[in-house]
Amino acid sequence: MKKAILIVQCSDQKGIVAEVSRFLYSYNGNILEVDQHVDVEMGMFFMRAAWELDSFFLGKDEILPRFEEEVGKRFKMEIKLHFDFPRPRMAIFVSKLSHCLFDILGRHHAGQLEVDIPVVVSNHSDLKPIVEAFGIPFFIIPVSSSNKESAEALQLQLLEEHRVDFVVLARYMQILSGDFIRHFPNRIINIHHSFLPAFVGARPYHAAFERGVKIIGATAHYVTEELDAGPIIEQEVARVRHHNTIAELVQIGQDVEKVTLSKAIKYHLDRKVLAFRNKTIIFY
Ligand SMILES: Nc1nc2c(c(=O)[nH]1)N[C@@H](CN(C=O)c1ccc(C(=O)N[C@@H](CCC(=O)O)C(=O)O)cc1)CN2
Repeated sequence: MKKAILIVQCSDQKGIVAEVSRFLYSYNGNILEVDQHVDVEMGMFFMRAAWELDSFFLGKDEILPRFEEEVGKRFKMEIKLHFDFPRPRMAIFVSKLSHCLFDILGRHHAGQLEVDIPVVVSNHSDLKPIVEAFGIPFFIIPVSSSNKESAEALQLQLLEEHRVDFVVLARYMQILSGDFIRHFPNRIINIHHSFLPAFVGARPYHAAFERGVKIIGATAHYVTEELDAGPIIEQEVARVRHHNTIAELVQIGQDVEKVTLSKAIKYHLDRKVLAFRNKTIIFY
């Protein structure tokens, strides 16, 4: 079944849900999913609706202009319209750690992620055998402080050639430039191995161990120019004890990273994430 997904935001006012529903019903739309949120403090309304396309009276290209004309203009809406076909194309960036990569590839192999993975990009060769065993092209682009601009140019060229829709940083340990990020606004997902905003930057497990925390966590977020400061998509935590070694903290934490990242990817693929003023609304 083919599905359309509408995400709107506007100033909060009465009648929005009714008018969106009326629009879809008037063109024979069968609503499959609907969720909304009102930020009372900001006076903002947010809504996501998904409906069957098969029997819908409007063609793909007619929906947005017709909705804009009949509903959007009246409420001064910001409108995003998506479809669940063709399958999105996701690139994975890795460095040397394999746990998140293995988890994504395993879930993908098991059919849990409705996405195509045309390419994996790395600044090291370590994970090439793993990726190629899954039949996915692996490109090595070494990155250093002196070649970052040219390396990113090559990365962007690869992503364009492979028609990539979004990028997942699966423990990719290079800071991306603002120019790179501007090619994929709110379309680069990073997994940070701490419960942000605690322990930003490199080596958060070691910082947490030194601090003697009782809970560690992981945070999946959209990447912005400021390090580990982008809109948070998902977070998970796990308890640790005084007797845990740093190696045990890392092992416990890496399991949390995998679950957190895969949930964030799923929300993104389902078009259930709306980033707004550096926070996110995760629709059900
Ligand atoms: N612009 C952004 N780039 C990246 C982000 C981000 O939020 N904004 N997240 C990181 C991931 N990360 C922590 O989760 C992280 C990665 C790398 C570093 C870092 O200091 N890298 C050094 C090089 C280290 C090395 O060569 O091994 C650097 O890039 O100079 C800190 C945090 C991914 N990118």
